[in-house]
Amino acid sequence: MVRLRSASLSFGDRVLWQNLDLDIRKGEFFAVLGPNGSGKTSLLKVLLGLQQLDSGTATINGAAVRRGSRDIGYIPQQKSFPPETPLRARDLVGLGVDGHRWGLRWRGRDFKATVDALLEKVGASAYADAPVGRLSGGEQQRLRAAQALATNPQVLLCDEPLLSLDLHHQQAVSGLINAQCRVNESAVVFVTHEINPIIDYVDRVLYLADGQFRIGPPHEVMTSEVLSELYRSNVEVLHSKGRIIVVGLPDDTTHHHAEGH
Ligand SMILES: Nc1ncnc2c1ncn2[C@@H]1O[C@H](COP(=O)(O)OP(=O)(O)OP(=O)(O)O)[C@@H](O)[C@H]1O
Repeated sequence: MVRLRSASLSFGDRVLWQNLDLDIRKGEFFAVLGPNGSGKTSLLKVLLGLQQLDSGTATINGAAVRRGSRDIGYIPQQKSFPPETPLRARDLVGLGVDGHRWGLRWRGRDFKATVDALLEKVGASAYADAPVGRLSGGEQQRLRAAQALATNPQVLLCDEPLLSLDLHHQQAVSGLINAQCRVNESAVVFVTHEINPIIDYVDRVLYLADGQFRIGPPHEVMTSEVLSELYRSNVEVLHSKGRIIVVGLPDDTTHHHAEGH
């Protein structure tokens, strides 16, 4: 479904990753972890056709990545809507449902029912008619998740989708993304600083740090040995009640495993 071959990306003399080979299959929940600036968002941008690789190839369903593909759903990293944005919460979700239909608009009872069901799934029914610019960061984020899911995408790219959500809504949104993966067999690429809220869902992890990377199931990648090698420093990974706690990360990495829920 998603394929990278010998993919490399650098900015100036900063190498984000090089010779990255990756296949993400249909129905796979794939997490991308790493400290600030390690290239997680840049990887999503490559898949969105918004960032060119320095070398190598990126394909989705066998075709070169391109902008504006309807096969891809995207939950962007959180940015607030300006207060005066002239959209209600339900309009934003509705754009996901019919944003691709030019001209004739399908806006009957089915449309409303679809939007209402999505709003309900992310716990946004109570503010369905509120202007989006007046909503809190977490409330806006839940709408973005609903909008991306509305398209039933074959590939769902999520950039820190749980940021600023309370625990209850983290569970609701991560559960919905997992359902999209398992029931509709979307390939999910989930960028996060914190693996614990999705630890039960993740099939494989790509861990990026300092121009290096490792790919594998969480129990193979999230180990003291692998992370110490990636960070070139003594890092310890502890397991407690099904959670992973990383201690001893270098001071210059702003990483939050130890603060997980
Ligand atoms: N278009 C660009 N031109 C120059 N540098 C860039 C560009 N895009 C990204 N970078 C740099 O590449 C590095 C990786 O950025 P990226 O946003 O991919 O990191 P990230 O892993 O998503 O970080 P964070 O956890 O902070 O979101 C950063 O140092 C960033 O400044």
